[in-house]
Amino acid sequence: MALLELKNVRRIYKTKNVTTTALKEINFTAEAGEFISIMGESGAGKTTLLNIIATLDKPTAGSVILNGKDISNLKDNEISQFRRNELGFVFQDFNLLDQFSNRDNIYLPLVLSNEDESVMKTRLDQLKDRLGIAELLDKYPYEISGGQKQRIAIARAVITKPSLLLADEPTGALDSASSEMILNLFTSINEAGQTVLMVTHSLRAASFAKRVLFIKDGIVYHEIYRGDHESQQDFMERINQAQIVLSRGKH
Ligand SMILES: Nc1ncnc2c1ncn2[C@@H]1O[C@H](COP(=O)(O)OP(=O)(O)OP(=O)(O)O)[C@@H](O)[C@H]1O
Repeated sequence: MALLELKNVRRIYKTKNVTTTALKEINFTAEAGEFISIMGESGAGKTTLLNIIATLDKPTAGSVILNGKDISNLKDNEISQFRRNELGFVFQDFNLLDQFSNRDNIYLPLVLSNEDESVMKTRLDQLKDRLGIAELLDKYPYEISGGQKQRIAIARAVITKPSLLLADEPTGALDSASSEMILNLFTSINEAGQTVLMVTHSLRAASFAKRVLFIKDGIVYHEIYRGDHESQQDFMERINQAQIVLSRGKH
């Protein structure tokens, strides 16, 4: 069984005079353990798609099945618990709370699930060296750099051991050295078995994934896989070529 399956997902936004088809008919499946990037031009519907998978938004039609459960039909009172148990989020702007220490920011989702403090501590101990955050835990978000904030946000996202890690432009606000560190972290988290779905505009970021989906005209227009022996540089060049071909097809 696939970890995630989207079937004919459609999302139409209706305002007073305008109807926008953000997603026409999205179909794809993700297996457990995959690292997938989603690319597409501005306005292609990437954030809409991620929000639907994140249960922050509902499709107009179609279904989203995660771990065998149709999440497009969850009741409101089931959604927040489901989100906390199954999903981890990393955003471009980190979304850390300045009034809490970095440690407490990381603990927050477990606190909300009433987890024992000993469990929180053990889980953080397992993560802190791998993420290079041991020295940052007693500081506050406003005392650390963007790259460091993103590492704290990643710790917060994975400490619940989510089935799926969702990232929306996680390197969008970072310089290239910090971006590289974050992308290497995603790679090692993925190699440890975590499934990752990342929206990005960056060719370099996308090339860390094993598979890239291109969204265009409201559908998954194209997808490419990294070859078993393909270098990251060659994969990046193929992503670039695919992007050029897709943008030429524009009306
Ligand atoms: N709340 C909303 N109400 C009406 N239209 C919306 C709303 N949110 C998004 N849209 C429209 O839906 C389409 C897809 O938007 P979305 O933000 O998903 O694109 P995107 O691919 O993430 O773009 P970007 O790369 O610029 O962030 C766009 O045409 C956008 O204007």
